[in-house]
Amino acid sequence: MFSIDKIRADFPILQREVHGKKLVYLDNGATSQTPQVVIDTIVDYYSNYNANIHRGVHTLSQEATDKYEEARIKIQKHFNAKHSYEIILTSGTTHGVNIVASGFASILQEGDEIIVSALEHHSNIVPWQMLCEKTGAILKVIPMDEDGSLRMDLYHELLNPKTKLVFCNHVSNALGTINPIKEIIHAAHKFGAYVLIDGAQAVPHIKPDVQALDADFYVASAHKMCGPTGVGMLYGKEELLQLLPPYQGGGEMIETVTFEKTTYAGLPHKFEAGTPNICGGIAFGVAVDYMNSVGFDNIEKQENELLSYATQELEKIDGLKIYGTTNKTSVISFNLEGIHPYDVGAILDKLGVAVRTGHHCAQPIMDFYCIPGTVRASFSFYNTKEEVDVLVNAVKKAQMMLS
Ligand SMILES: Cc1ncc(COP(=O)(O)O)c(CNc2co[nH]c2=O)c1O
Repeated sequence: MFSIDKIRADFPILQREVHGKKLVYLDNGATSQTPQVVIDTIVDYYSNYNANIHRGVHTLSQEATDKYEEARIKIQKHFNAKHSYEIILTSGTTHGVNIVASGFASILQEGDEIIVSALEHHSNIVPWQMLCEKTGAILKVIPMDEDGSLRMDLYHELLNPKTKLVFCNHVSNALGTINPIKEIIHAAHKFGAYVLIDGAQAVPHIKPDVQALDADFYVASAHKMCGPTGVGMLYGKEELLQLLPPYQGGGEMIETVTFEKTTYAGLPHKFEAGTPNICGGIAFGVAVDYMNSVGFDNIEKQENELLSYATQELEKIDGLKIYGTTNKTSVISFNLEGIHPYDVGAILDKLGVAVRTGHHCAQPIMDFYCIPGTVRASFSFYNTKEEVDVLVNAVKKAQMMLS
């Protein structure tokens, strides 16, 4: 049974006040909050079994190794990967994208084509631009539409035998748009192109099944789904991860090292050079358990109720424009006519409401709408309708003060 009071009691930070006002945290698209069970896991690790992993002969190292590899299996099962070694633990989404982009630098040829969507976060644009500069590959863009959806008709026209890679986010961080990634993947595979899906904004709301999607690569960050910062995952089909060269050289990623030649470790350690974020990985596994204990059906129901209520109430405000009105997760990007989003965000902060303002590392989207940025309210399952009312009243107050 979903009890919002019980859920909110899991998050100590939600008791906070800012500027003497009760915190209303609506910046979940930037990072989600952390439940007590994840906090306790971090304290427990550093209090009781902090040790380096994989090669220690002593008890603490074995305990830490077991917990770390258990977390990998939890993540594998959550995303329904066929093998645990198809889950590379990274420092986050950006790291995962760069592992794949760097790997294809030795594979792409001049004139090959890469397709990205107009809705991407900079971390799923810049690495591919860097890859094109290195290889002479050509970057193509799936245009977006006024409602924040992708022009799928034009996507199908862009695909051709030269298309080698397609990159798209599962959910847009700036607008909340849920992209038709199954169609995107299926169409790309018809031309033999590989697809990387950026799941950073999907994983708080959706439980992706990478085998059902037939995604070649899928990346996400733990801090978007109640986990700690500095840890994330890259899923890759075994045969593709085998194809890519290591991303970084160092300890952990080797079999044997001589000055004449080094042989590399197998999966997943080939891509996990150096001491990993051991505690973060273990806590990521606990966050996965927590999200599943809440239940993604409950999460979807609660967040959709908040989204429709907030949309209904915000739309009553004259001079307020919402960007992104297509099928989306619980994100509302908006502006008040004649008022800079930063100024709105600053006033909301003074009133206890935490939102994000600016281009959200998605400048091409802002260019499309010819705006400097937006105010983005992003809701999570632990937010309430009462908090939506506080947001709406704060927006009205900001409009009055700034007009
Ligand atoms: C779609 C998307 N991709 C990649 C990233 C990068 O994730 P990281 O590697 O964990 O930093 C983000 C972070 N998005 C945001 C971070 O702050 N506000 C945001 O909207 C994102 O929303």
